[in-house]
Amino acid sequence: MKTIDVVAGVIFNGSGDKVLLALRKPEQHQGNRWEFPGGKLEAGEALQDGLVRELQEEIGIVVTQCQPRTIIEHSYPDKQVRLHFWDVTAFEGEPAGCEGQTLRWLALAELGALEFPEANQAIVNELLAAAIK
Ligand SMILES: Nc1nc2c([nH]c(=O)n2[C@@H]2O[C@H](COP(=O)(O)OP(=O)(O)OP(=O)(O)O)[C@@H](O)[C@H]2O)c(=O)[nH]1
Ligand SMILES: [Mg+2]
Repeated sequence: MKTIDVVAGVIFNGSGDKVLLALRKPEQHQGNRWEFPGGKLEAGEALQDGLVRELQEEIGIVVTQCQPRTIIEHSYPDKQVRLHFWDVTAFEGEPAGCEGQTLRWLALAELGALEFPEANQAIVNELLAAAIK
């Protein structure tokens, strides 16, 4: 199976204690679960360019500061993904669900109560651990 490269943003608020999540539509892959906004990298596209493009398209923000956080590879029964997670620590504009998706700012400590795609378990645990420091 071909691995799909995906780039997604862990978007922090100004004080760094909340992140912005989007609810995947029921009909999407891993539907009705919370995701870090992002999407598929285009052929030949640099990771940072893909991140900036996806966050502009999906939530209407312009990323002004970001750093790579972690890469997670995961095999779902129907597809294989390589998720490139980037921290987004500054952006311009007010986030909006440009594709009709629900957005929510959640405190790091609240992430444990939500349903995420299976592949996100390690990154969610990492963010939860950061919440109790
Ligand atoms: N954006 C995003 N995708 C994730 C996460 N975790 C995870 O397993 N995925 C998977 O990675 C893939 C990303 O695809 P996507 O649906 O966001 O892609 P896209 O925005 O380009 O959408 P499109 O294919 O509808 O145009 C999906 O298979 C999704 O289930 C996550 O935290 N954020
Ligand atoms: Mg997407």
